Amino acid sequence: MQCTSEFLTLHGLSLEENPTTYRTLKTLKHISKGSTIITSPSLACFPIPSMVNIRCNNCLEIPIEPLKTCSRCHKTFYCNVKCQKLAWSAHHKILCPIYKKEGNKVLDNDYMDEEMLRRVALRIEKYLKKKTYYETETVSLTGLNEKVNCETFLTLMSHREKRTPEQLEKFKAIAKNVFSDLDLQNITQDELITYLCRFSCNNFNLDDSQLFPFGEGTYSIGSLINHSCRPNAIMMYSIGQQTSSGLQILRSIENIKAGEEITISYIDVAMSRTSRQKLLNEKYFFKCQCSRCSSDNVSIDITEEERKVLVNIEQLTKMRNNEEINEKNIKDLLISQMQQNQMTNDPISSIISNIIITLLPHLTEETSKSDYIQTLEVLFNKIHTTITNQNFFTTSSLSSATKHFYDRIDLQQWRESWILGRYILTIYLLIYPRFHPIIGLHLFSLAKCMWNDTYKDKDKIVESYEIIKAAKKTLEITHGDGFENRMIVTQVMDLATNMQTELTEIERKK
Ligand SMILES: C[S@@+](CC[C@H](N)C(=O)[O-])C[C@H]1O[C@@H](n2cnc3c(N)ncnc32)[C@H](O)[C@@H]1O
Repeated sequence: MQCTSEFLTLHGLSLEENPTTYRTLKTLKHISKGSTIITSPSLACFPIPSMVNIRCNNCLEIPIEPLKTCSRCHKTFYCNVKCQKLAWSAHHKILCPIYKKEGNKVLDNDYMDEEMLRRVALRIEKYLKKKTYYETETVSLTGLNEKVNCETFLTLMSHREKRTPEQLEKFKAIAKNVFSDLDLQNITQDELITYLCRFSCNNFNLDDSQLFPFGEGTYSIGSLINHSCRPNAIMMYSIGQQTSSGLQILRSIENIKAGEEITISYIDVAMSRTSRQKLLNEKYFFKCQCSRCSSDNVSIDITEEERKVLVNIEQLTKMRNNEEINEKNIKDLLISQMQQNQMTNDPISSIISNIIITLLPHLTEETSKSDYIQTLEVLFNKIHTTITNQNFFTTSSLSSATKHFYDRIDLQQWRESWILGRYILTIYLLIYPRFHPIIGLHLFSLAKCMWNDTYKDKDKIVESYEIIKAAKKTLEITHGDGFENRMIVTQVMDLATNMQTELTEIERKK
């Protein structure tokens, strides 16, 4: 663990032992929101089954030219000869005959485990063979060298002793296969079982800049970060030959004080407390005691206002048997009100407008966390006092509203899409952390819908400009690093400039 600690210190981070979490990653210096805290290359990463013939097996990029397949096994695809050569020397030379022998194997979860095990085992084996050479290497600030990457992996938690006999049997079978396929001299078959246990509670799903999953990766440094349902950081990815394949980027979404722990969320924070706790216990073997999970418990070290807000967020994420707001009528309710021109008098519509108008300045301006919490508290009070059907603002209607939103976009029905989009935005703003990629991306889509609506009135033009400004600020924080991510920020900036020009023109004509 010594080289891991040395490497982290070089980045202003410290790994401390902790009786509950085993280890805790803290920052030694103040980190402003929207900073890249650390970047690290994977130990192994590759496309998920649905992306195997869409993304390059080496750099994970979607190339402009069609992918080229390996002429021997016909199982792996590359964007060019350079990527093919890199993959060949890293692992494909050994794996190619195995793929050939396997024939048409089903690409399922077990396959993903097996593939990850082969690649990680080959990498660790190579490292262990040359360990004496690596011993002399100093830990560098610029790159996560092989020693830190491999040594850190060997210290990761596996929770092997807590696994069910069925799961261990499955892992045993995979380890047996991999051990017989690879000529390993420095890793035992039993150690391979521990590797598989590590994967299941440490590995990452890689999402693209639009948050669509495309790959899976083993990241030793990223695996040192603990979970919170109200996290202060997120993981983003940068792919392509110019970076190392599947570079993981840890970004801060809050200002983090020196000495504070850095946390990410392992799961979708829009899930109910019961679902979150079940998932965290089953996959990661712990009971979450973050500020959200303990919000009913007054002893936790948060302000009274914050506690009230967290209790409210919990209520909104509780799964409810939502008879009134079901699949069909969420769309009907919102759109028919609009068509009958009742929007302005309706309490739900006015709350939607109120939430958007009140919270957007907290995204675009440098307001403090306590100001933001106070605003949220006022909004929750308003919802409780003015709306009889509070179910309207829970996550239970979110998936059907989102489906209708994208259906309307496909049909280019811009007015209907922005009505649904504004409703979805209110729920996101109430539930997700203030600067979250899902909020940034949704603000961008919503601004485009509003802008495309040719019959929009002046108020909507002004509102769409406020929304694009909030999208820009949020995405600069979440998507500020990595080529693909930065491309989204540039698109948002272009739209914001166009909007500003048109607004100036409207003002001039007045
Ligand atoms: C990806 S690892 C995180 C780093 C880990 N603490 C370590 O020292 O290697 C995930 C494991 O860390 C522990 N963990 C993560 N977040 C936790 C939390 N909020 N409370 C308690 N344990 C946590 C759990 O044992 C979980 O299976």
